[in-house]
Amino acid sequence: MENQQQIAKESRFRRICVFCGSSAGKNPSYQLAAVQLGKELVEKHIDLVYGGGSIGLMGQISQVVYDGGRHVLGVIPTTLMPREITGESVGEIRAVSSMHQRKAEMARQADAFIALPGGYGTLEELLEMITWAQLGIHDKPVGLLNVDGYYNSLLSFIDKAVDEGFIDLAARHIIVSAETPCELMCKLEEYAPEHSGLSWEMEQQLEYKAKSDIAR
Ligand SMILES: C/C(=C\CNc1ncnc2c1ncn2[C@@H]1O[C@H](COP(=O)(O)O)[C@@H](O)[C@H]1O)CO
Repeated sequence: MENQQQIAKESRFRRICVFCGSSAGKNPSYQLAAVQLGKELVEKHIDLVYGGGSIGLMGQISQVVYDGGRHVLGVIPTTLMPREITGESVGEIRAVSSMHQRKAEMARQADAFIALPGGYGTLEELLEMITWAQLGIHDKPVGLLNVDGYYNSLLSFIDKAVDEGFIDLAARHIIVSAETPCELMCKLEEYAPEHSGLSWEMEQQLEYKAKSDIAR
């Protein structure tokens, strides 16, 4: 029975990439969600890929996953590496030479993506992963953790874009959203991609040489 419960907890994902604020936000529920999502990853034996650094929600989730004994990979452009910019990171840090390479490396390393509340950086990363899914560059699930309705207006805007004929319904379904980490993880486990029909060489699209690897 105990064994069965353990098997039931196993995830289809080995590594999840989390995009989130380099700030903590004003509502304490954002930090709480970062901590809860971190614990959820640990419980399900999932490693973390993220933007490196210890500031804001990035720092919260990376610390929880690291303390829980899972592997943490921070992918960070060399320009953002000085400690005064990103703080002291935990786990392995992979240095890349540009923001573009960072996203490609994050996408290559992860089996799924989750966005927590954040600002421009988080939005840009989230929308690019959705766009790549729409184009069929990857077919990895993309989750949105809509903590306390933080992303309600974004979701409404996307629904308007569907109504106005700029986003088709299949592409709308790429975004998997939920209000709690537990609910979101369940939905992501069940997500089945709808293929675009285009054929890309994933490795060609996402390939480049990381400038250097710094293991800690
Ligand atoms: C420029 C300053 C801080 C930037 N520090 C960052 N360190 C690491 N990763 C970052 C940083 N800023 C953005 N990112 C990436 O974007 C997402 C967070 O951006 P947001 O605008 O805060 O939402 C995050 O997922 C990172 O990958 C000091 O002024």
